[in-house]
Order: sequence, then C-alpha cells, then structure tokens
Amino acid sequence: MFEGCDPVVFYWKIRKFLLGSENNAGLGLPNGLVYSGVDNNKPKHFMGATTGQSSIFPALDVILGIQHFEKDPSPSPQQQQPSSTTRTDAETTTTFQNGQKALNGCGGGSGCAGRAPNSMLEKMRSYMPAPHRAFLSHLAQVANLRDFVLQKSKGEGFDSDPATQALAQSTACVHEVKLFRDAHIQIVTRYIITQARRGPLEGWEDYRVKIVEATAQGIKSSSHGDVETEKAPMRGSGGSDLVPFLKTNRDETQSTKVIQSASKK
Ligand code: HEM
Repeated sequence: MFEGCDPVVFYWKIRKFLLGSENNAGLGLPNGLVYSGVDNNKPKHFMGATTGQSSIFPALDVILGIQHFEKDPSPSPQQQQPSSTTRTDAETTTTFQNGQKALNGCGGGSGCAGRAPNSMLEKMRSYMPAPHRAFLSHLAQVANLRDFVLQKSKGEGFDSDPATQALAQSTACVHEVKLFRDAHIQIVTRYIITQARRGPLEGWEDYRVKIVEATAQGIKSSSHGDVETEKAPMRGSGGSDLVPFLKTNRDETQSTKVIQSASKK
C-alpha cells in the first residue's frame, strides 16, 4: 500500500474527490447538492466514499459477534423499546423512540443488550447495495458463533477438547480483526492526520483553503463547518469524527474476545 500510494499524493490530490458533504460541510458543498428533479430539488447531503460502506467487515463483525454501540449511554432497555418496525424485501428496519434506526438485526434485542447500535456504521450500511444489507440482516439472525462457543464451553466443560479449541479459534479470529483495526489506524494516521497537520508541499494547492475562501465569499457555512486543521476535529471521507470512531471500533473488537488474556497487544 505504502509503495503504491504515496500518502502526500493521496491526501492532497485524490482525497478531495472522495469527500462528501455529510458532516463535512466545511470541506465543500456546505449547502449540499441539488439532484435535478429529485425530492422537489431539495439540496441533499451524502457521505463520501469510505470502506465502511463495504459489507466485508460488517459481515466479519456479525459472524464473530463484535458489536459497535453509540458512544453516549443509551436509554435503559425499557426506554429503548422499538416504536416501529418496517420490513422491506431487503431488510428489517427498527426505529426507536429516540429516532435511531437499526438495520442490522441488533434491534434492541438480547444481542444488543438494549444499547443503540453505532449510528455512523448503521448509516454506512444504507450506502451498500440492498442485497448486501439483506445478507447482513440475515447473517445477524443466523450467525451466533460467540454465543455458541460460550454455550459449548459451559455445557461441555471448559476443559473438553472441542470446546477449548472453539474458544481459542474464535478468539484468534477476533484478534485478527483487532490487528486489522490497529493497522488501519496507522494507515489513517499516515494518510490523513500527518498530512493535514503538515500542510501541502510548496506549490501544491491547498483545497481546504479554497473552500474556506469560497465560504467567506458568501456561501453560508453550516454549523458543521469544521475545516481540517490541527485544532478542528478531523473527519473521514464518510464524515466520521475519525480518531474516536476508529479507536472505539478497535476497542470494541478487543473486548469481544472470549479469552481476554489472549494476545492483548
Ligand atoms: C489510504 C487508505 C485508507 C484511508 C485513508 C482510510 C480512512 C478511513 C477513515 C477515515 C475511516 C472512517 C470512516 C470515514 O470515512 O469517516 C475508515 C473506515 C473504514 N475503513 Fe478505511 N481507510 C483506508 C484504507 C482502508 C482499507 C485498505 C481497508 C480494508 C481493507 C479499510 C477498511 C475500513 C473499514 C472496514 C472502515 C469502517 C470502520 C471499521 O469497521 O472499523 N480502509 N477508513
């Protein structure tokens, strides 16, 4: 990756084409974009491209029982009763009283322990092709590896060979996902954070400055108008508050390990 994709070129030349306006208004299109003839020409905000919109890692999360929650403590399970459930051909969507939506089968049932799922990851799912979303919803109904392994280790005794092996192997799989998320944070540090702090090479256009100028010249900035600087929060192309978002995903992966002592690093 590092040989084939120079972080400086990625950040200063390529990344602007990946950005969206959702949660990223300060970096362009502060008023969104009008899609002619769509929704009475009301301007729309969409996320930029991010690999979180691929179904591969969400599928691994579901299979391995790795759950991602909204940061703030959620209402208790009683307050968190679903207010409506709509079924389409592709998926089931649960809407909670607080307006939060869950697409992943983590709809406030036992699997989620009443906590709201991470809304950023949920939103990324709405950018996937419908059959991928349907696949993830289906997977959430049928894949219960973590529960299965925990049940087996209790039922057959922790010392029985198959149960011990299943525990070790499922923990090893979760550990690999955690290692991926560690490595990914390093990639993001090198390709985004370091570049944003360092600024463009001499003679290179600073697309961030152009957008600030455009905003100053009369395009009304929205309340999300953070520009990527050392002080302002850095956002991913998908619009996440990227450092806390990625670190929380990594930590939630680590805490899923059935055997916590295994490879803590
Ligand atoms: C230059 C390379 C990369 C950069 C700068 C980058 C950056 C980011 C950022 C900033 C996010 C947070 C979401 C957002 O956009 O707001 C994200 C999410 C994500 N990225 Fe990347 N990424 C890169 C490469 C990759 C690669 C190669 C993979 C997979 C093989 C990957 C997988 C993911 C996944 C799965 C997420 C969702 C968060 C999670 O599940 O933990 N990324 N990426």
